Amino acid sequence: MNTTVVNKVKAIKTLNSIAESGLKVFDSHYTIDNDSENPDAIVVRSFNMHAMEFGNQLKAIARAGAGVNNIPVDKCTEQGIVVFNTPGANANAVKELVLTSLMAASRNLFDGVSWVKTLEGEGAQIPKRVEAGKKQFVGKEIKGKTLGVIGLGAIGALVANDAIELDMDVIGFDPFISVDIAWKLSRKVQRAMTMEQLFAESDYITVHVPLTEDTRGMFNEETFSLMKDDVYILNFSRGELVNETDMAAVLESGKVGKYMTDFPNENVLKMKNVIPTPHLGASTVESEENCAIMAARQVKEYLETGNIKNSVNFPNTAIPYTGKKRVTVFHKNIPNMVGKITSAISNYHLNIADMVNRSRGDLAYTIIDIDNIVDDEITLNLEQNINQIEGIVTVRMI
Ligand SMILES: NC(=O)c1ccc[n+]([C@@H]2O[C@H](COP(=O)([O-])OP(=O)(O)OC[C@H]3O[C@@H](n4cnc5c(N)ncnc54)[C@H](O)[C@@H]3O)[C@@H](O)[C@H]2O)c1
Ligand SMILES: O=C(O)[C@H](O)COP(=O)(O)O
Repeated sequence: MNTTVVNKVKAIKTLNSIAESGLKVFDSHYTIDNDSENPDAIVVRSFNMHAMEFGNQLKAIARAGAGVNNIPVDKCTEQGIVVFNTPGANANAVKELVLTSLMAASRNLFDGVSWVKTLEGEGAQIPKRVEAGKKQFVGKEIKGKTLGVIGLGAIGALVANDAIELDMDVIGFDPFISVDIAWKLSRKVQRAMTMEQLFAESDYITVHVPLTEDTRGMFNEETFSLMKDDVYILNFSRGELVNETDMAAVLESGKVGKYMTDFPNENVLKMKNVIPTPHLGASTVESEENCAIMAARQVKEYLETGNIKNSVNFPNTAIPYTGKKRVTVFHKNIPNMVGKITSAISNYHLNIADMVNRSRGDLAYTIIDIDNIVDDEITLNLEQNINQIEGIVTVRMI
């Protein structure tokens, strides 16, 4: 490990409450400084970062969670800031809440509990009132019903597999499903060839896709019209996946029987038959710890070695730190960049011990380990020389 790196205390800023076990990953070479104007890295949950300006020291943002729609990812990419998330770290927590909500809504549990509480003060009459009143809350069983799962990623796949265990028929739609997830998915999960097919066949629909320009408003007047009457919809992904005006209308007409959403707002709370939860999907002790530890480890690894794991905007790139000095370079994905960087290094008669280059879209990332001891003056000069090459975004000497 390079000494100049570990000797400089790095500032980590948090924008939400981050589990202590995650913050402990940052050892004495780091300081958690939430007042810092120019931190080395930021750890965040749902805080909306779109209006933020970033200091010139900022190298990484880690989302302790899945969704990154609260982070200006394109702006970060332009500025050479790596954005990480923690894939799968909160998936079990969300799955458990989805299945809880599915069953609780089917059995009218929320309405039933609220009604029973209104009986307080009726003393000995309560048991009689309960027996007479329970008919208002007759529910339906999920066994044998069809659950449509849109998005078979970390969360959707867990929901699909467990719903099979609960004796539901499950149909899934995900045109971009990963090979890893496909291996883990129960063979009983049927594949919908189109979203329209899933809409037509499902008694319950649960959505587990990221919010992007492609998925925004995917639940709308047109798609509702393809669904069965009295379908129940669960949205533990993002509120903006649903057109709220259209949802209010189909809840009013009864086309949609119930809408369970983790993303309440003024419009949502006015809807009939809505079951709003306060963005609780990832809020378990276990999930908060998983996400915080994973986020912190990824940031630490990146700051100390330049290795990138689980980035949403840069290519995943990692090699063991084998040399005596490491050069990491973000650059445009154009011909001869690696050649120009290695020539700059060989101009100082330095020998390359190992290197890796990965690209993602228009950008690429190169890590080069140098086999020689490089003094501070050469380090600075080499950094400046590489920075002057056309197409370079950022350079770090570690
Ligand atoms: N309520 C909460 O607290 C909570 C917690 C975690 C995640 N989330 C939300 O859930 C989303 C999913 O989380 P995840 O961990 O499963 O993410 P993931 O990346 O593992 O899975 C997302 C899946 O959606 C698929 N997909 C993308 N576009 C699609 C489309 N148009 N149609 C069908 N499938 C599509 C992808 O191929 C991927 O398999 C997150 O992006 C986040 O917005 C909410
Ligand atoms: O995308 C996510 O991971 C969830 O929405 C969780 O958000 P939270 O970390 O703010 O609970």
